[in-house]
Amino acid sequence: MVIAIDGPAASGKGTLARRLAAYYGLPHLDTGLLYRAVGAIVLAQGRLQDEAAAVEAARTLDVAALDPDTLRTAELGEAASVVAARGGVRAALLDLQHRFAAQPGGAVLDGRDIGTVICPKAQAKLFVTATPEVRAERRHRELIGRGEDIAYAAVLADIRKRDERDSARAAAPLVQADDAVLLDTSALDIAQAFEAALAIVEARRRGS
Ligand SMILES: Nc1ncnc2c1ncn2[C@@H]1O[C@H](COP(=O)(O)OP(=O)(O)OP(=O)(O)O)[C@@H](O)[C@H]1O
Ligand SMILES: Nc1ccn([C@@H]2O[C@H](COP(=O)(O)O)[C@@H](O)[C@H]2O)c(=O)n1
Repeated sequence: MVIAIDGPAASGKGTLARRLAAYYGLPHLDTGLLYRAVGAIVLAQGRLQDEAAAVEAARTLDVAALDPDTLRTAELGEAASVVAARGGVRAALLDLQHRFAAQPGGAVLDGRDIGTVICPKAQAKLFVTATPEVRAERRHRELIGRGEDIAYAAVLADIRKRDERDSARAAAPLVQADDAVLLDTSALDIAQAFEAALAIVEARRRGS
């Protein structure tokens, strides 16, 4: 079974993807890390706005070396969103995502375009969201917990800016797939959100 989970920044899709993957014993790919890694490479080169550099970084990305702890910063979230708007970067990352999704038994992938572009035939599709304020609160708590010195207002501004850029871009914009089920987690804790996500996936598995 392939489970596709999309949604805006800090909506909780990664948390749900990890839990669903553990529940069903499926491999999980957080595709945001791919774009964050490309962003990190071109940022270090001082070439964030250079499309050719970003495409080359995507083409030669060492997926085995991705380090979530160093990639999940506010700065790299913004850099990821810049390089992710480049069609060439997205094209360079297509094949590895397709191969991940095609593993025997299936996989769980989360990102922005999983249900629409990467896995349009996924058996279960969720579009996970929450209000920008709730998402910013959660992300702010997470970043502070990891030692980043950042204000809530800056996190909220970053989330709004990234949502806007991710939704407005021409290449694989953030949009709910027609056959995805919307899950708003604004008023749900993690356990409640997981129960709701599991019910959605189980309904799809049963064909309802
Ligand atoms: N329902 C929830 N209630 C409270 N906190 C939550 C909930 N879901 C997720 N969180 C917390 O919110 C933060 C963001 O969640 P998560 O990383 O899963 O979001 P995401 O959508 O994958 O983010 P990104 O777009 O950056 O990849 C994490 O610290 C996570 O523990
Ligand atoms: N399938 C995807 C996944 C991510 N992006 C872009 O990367 C940025 C960072 O993603 P996070 O999930 O780690 O927050 C995100 O803002 C998108 O611009 C993408 O385009 N497609």
